[in-house]
Amino acid sequence: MGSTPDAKWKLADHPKLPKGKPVAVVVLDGWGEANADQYNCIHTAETPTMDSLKKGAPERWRLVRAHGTAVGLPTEDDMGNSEVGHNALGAGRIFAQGAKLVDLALESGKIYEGEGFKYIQESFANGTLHLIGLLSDGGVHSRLDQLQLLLKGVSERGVKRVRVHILTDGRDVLDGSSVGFVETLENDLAKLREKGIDARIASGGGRMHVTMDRYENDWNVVKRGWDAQVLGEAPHKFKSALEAVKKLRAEPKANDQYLPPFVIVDDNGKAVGPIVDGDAVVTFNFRADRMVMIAKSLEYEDFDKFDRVRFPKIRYAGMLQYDGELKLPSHYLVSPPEIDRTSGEFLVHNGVRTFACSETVKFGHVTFFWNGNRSGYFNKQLEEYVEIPSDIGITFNVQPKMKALEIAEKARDAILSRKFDQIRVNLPNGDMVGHTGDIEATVVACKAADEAVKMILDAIEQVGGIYVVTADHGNAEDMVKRDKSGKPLLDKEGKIQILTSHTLQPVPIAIGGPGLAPGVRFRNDVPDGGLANVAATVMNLHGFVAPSDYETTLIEVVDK
Ligand SMILES: O=C(O)[C@H](O)COP(=O)(O)O
Ligand SMILES: [Mn+2]
Ligand SMILES: [Mn+2]
Repeated sequence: MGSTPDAKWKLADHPKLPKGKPVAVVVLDGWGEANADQYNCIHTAETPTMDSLKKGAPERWRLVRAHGTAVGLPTEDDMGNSEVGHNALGAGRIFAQGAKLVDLALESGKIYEGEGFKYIQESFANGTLHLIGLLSDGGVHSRLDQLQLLLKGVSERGVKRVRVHILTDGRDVLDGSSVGFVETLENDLAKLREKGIDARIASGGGRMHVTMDRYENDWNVVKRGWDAQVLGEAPHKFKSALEAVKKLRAEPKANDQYLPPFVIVDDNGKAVGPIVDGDAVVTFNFRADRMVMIAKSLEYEDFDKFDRVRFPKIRYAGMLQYDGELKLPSHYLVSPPEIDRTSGEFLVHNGVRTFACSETVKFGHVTFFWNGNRSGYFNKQLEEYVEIPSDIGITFNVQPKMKALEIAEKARDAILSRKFDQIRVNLPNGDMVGHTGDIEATVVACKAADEAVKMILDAIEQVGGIYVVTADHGNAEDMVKRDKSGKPLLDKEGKIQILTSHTLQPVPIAIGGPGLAPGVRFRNDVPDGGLANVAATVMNLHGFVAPSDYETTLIEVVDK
């Protein structure tokens, strides 16, 4: 391990645990613990490796909380998600997250007093305010009630013309729910029109096909959004958004997540809300990952990711600042959580050589989110982040193995190279395939993730290292919407209602490997432990004591 850190970063030595053991930290995305039935794909799938880890309970396997207040979300009804999960895993503390911060800012009215709001307000007299974001009550990227409050707020503060550019969900909420959300929004906008505000939905499209790509996986997604939102051009034109969503959903195999882009046109066929010079734009999602690309396209003068055709002079603000390192966007309505002093930063300053890897769709989870929504390295000499290109233009049920094997191979090679002290990966399968609602494919996905874990654990075995296997939130363990008693709910046609979203379930954490000191076991006095307790645990396994403000470690060392 490297040179002496300066005082601010120096971690105390753990009194009992040694340094220098390679530690593999494996995050299974969307891998919760739930009762066993046919809608639990993890149960159905062959997962011998994960099953064998469970046998280590309670000393080396346990459950941790991954939803609600344990990860900084407003209520216990909020399911976990990758952003808050990886933030908690990496930062070791619970921060009030975007959803909560926006709630507070709206409730207190502070949102209207900040620099970001004053900036966009300058466009209210002569321009249009465009609101772009995910239309649902999923609470993962955005929330409908926040949009409604924002609409009310701007209507009381001088806005004359509003255009909403909607992205339909079906991923954090039930497929088909888009119709109801559009109806609600249309009612709200009609009320604003009664008050003399020219308010309309101007364009739309499914979130996975339009605008909300992440980690630069496929810029075409953002371009389709740009064409509809900014240029007012799309393959589908409708007189109303409700008609658009209903008609497009009626196409074979259509679903909310992948609706094609559409624009709303007037009686002359002219788009009702392209974005033009002098307008203001707010992206109203609070979550960062799927807003960074659109933020770049709206803000950067210098831009070569696709041909924007026009680059209107607008006043643009994000609901939050999405990237703390890039300071993107430069204007925002609510300050993001200040997730500082993350475990990654501490460990690197204490000489821990770090390798992180996933495929594109989850790459930022073990880098950007892990490091507190901060892009880039802390110390290039000590860190290597490897991104395996994801397949593009497919739904992952057609390729459920995704790049699990490739990620595991990279991790294995990194472990065997002995060049790294921490080897951190995210295995996306359970989550990305779980979101498609395809049960059969999700079973294949879970098996592939389990095989990847095995490859990593085998490498750890060879080098005498330690492993920590956990997850960021549930998904694949429950694929059906249930009533309060846990019984699957049926739709009007008597078919089960597939759950494409995450869950409220706890997730497993397992520790082990030949490098684990014999007396290490999970404490039994942290029964409510959550993802934020993992950072201190990992720091201990690297031979350090975590900073005192971190959530407590999950492990203890007993004499053997
Ligand atoms: O963005 C997504 O894909 C979903 O809304 C949430 O999934 P994630 O939190 O696992 O990324
Ligand atoms: Mn996730
Ligand atoms: Mn997910």
